[in-house]
Amino acid sequence: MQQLGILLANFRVIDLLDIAAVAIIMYRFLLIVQGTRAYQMLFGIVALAMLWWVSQFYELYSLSWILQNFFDYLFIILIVLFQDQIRSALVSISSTKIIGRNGRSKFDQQIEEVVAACSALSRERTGALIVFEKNHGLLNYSSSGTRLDSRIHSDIIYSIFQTNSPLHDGAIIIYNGVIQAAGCFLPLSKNVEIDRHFGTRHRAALGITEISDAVVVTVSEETGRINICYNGVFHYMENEDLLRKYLRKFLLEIDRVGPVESVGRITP
Ligand SMILES: Nc1ncnc2c1ncn2[C@@H]1O[C@H](COP(=O)(O)OP(=O)(O)OP(=O)(O)O)[C@@H](O)[C@H]1O
Repeated sequence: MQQLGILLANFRVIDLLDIAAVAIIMYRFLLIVQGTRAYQMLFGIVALAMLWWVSQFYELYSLSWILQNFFDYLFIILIVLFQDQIRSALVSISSTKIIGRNGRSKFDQQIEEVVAACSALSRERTGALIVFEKNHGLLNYSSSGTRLDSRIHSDIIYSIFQTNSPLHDGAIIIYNGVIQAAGCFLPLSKNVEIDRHFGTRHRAALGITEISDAVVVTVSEETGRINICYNGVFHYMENEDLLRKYLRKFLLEIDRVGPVESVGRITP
């Protein structure tokens, strides 16, 4: 109690700012690593830390010595393990949230290309799965496909999903204004409440939006229907205009659209 009093007496406003800065950095880092392999590595490190604590408590000298040495170099180990995430975090600091006029028109351009591609694919009943990565890193999923680093153009997206294309199976992942990869394998939703008419394409769309903040567009091969899946909910896009508006809503977080038919509200 006395210690708490001393702590409070010495507490300065600058300390509050210090704590807030660390909290923001930690939060941004967790957002970026969530849904990636790095997240599992983070759990691994926490498990090792617990083991270290146990080894100290029960005086297991050898184990404790090994783990002590491991944790002495933790800072360097973290940089090596999370280099991709640290890189994306640094990039996202420079391009953070303040999406100005330029950023918006760039996004609008991407949206127009995706809308045009989806409309053509829908007319021809060609299936498609398009993922827009947002804050949650999807590196482990884009690395499951073929790396493209290609500009976003409706013709390119259209060609990828043609059944005779070697990349048509799986999803394309768009991030940072480029098609990062095609033919990516996404995690399937394990939710048993999903409409049983939904096949694996839609389950994959649902799966990725349950574990990340990605915005996913699906074109059904069977019906030609276009849906947007976001936060584990499908929204039926009846026409191009709605698709455009909803992509703007979820990607730019501009809310100028009214309610739309949600297909199968699924909460993880
Ligand atoms: N885990 C996955 N990750 C990415 N894409 C997948 C995954 N599973 C299936 N797909 C894609 O979905 C296609 C199969 O779709 P399927 O017909 O099973 O699903 P669906 O939801 O009924 O879609 P559709 O209405 O287009 O038929 C595969 O050819 C593949 O391109």
